[in-house]
Amino acid sequence: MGKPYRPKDHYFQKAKQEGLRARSAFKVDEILKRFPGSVKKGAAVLDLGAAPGGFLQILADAVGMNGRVIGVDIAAIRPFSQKWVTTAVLDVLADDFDAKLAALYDGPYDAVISDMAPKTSGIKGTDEARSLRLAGKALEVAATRGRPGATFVAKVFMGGDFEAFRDEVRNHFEEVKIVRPEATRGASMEVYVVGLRRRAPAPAAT
Ligand SMILES: C[S@@+](CC[C@H](N)C(=O)[O-])C[C@H]1O[C@@H](n2cnc3c(N)ncnc32)[C@H](O)[C@@H]1O
Repeated sequence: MGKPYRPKDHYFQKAKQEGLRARSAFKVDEILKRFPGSVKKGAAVLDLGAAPGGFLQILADAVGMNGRVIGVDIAAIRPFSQKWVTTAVLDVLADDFDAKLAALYDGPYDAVISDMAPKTSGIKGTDEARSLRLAGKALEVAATRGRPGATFVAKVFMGGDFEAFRDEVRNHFEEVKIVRPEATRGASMEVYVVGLRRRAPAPAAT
């Protein structure tokens, strides 16, 4: 049986003590530590589903002042004091998302990271499908705006078409890993699909 869900658990308290905006900060911190070099100093990183900004705090430190971090969410994100962090209210599923993202920062990105999660309905199949739709959009952004060699990380609820999604990530990245960070709540079905070293796109046929 999984660990019981305790809203004010160890990671919640630890996040509070360390001045982190969300306990999820520990998840991205663990992922970056597991894959050294996945986000380097000076990198340009896109964080999708970034509110309230826990991931952004870790990513801002990881890239440093010569990097860029762009964080977007349908919810507003309290501004960051670090000048290399830009945030905006954007819906990744909106028709004008790509244009609005390009207006914020035209890339290319060294990493595209998504912690997006849908509002859950309680209906397993529906929630899995919604989660995969968000992760699929994140993959599309990584495949179009990621640099060759770039990193991809996306949260997905296990189940449904998860395996098809993982295979799709394999088409674009040399190595694919499935990670369930320590800070993930016991009962949660979420995992992170990590794509390492984006393959260079095939040259267009002439
Ligand atoms: C688990 S939270 C992210 C927490 C964040 N990584 C942090 O560390 O603070 C998931 C986020 O996904 C966002 N989200 C859901 N659907 C979205 C969409 N269509 N476009 C952008 N963000 C979305 C939600 O608003 C929510 O803030």
